[in-house]
Amino acid sequence: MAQLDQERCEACHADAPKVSDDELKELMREIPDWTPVTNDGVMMLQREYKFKNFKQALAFTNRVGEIAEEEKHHPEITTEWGKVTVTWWTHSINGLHKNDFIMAAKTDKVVDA
Ligand SMILES: C[C@H](O)[C@H](O)[C@H]1CNC2=NC(N)=NC(=O)C2=N1
Repeated sequence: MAQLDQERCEACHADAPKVSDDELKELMREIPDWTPVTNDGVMMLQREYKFKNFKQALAFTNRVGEIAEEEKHHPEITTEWGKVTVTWWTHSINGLHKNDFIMAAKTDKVVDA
């Protein structure tokens, strides 16, 4: 199977399928540092990244913004001193699509880079 971080996002449509419980289990194995969270009934993927200062946190935020623009799939990002919280979900389906797992894997790659 192709590595998740090498895959590309598909265009989001309101009728696109949410990931099933079985798919969720399988996909979580590829992004073990992420946590599925539910906000107002909407399932999301969330991870906190730690940095030495605000400048590094901001640089990471901007790199995540660049991959979001490349893939036309956009996260919620909260940038603080030494910490960035990234949350992925698919607005058009109010839940998790495979795109969110692809983007979580790509986000992990950004921090390794
Ligand atoms: C037209 C445009 O590609 C869509 O509105 C995209 C933009 N980015 C998006 N990002 C996320 N996370 N979910 C979406 O449904 C979404 N839709």
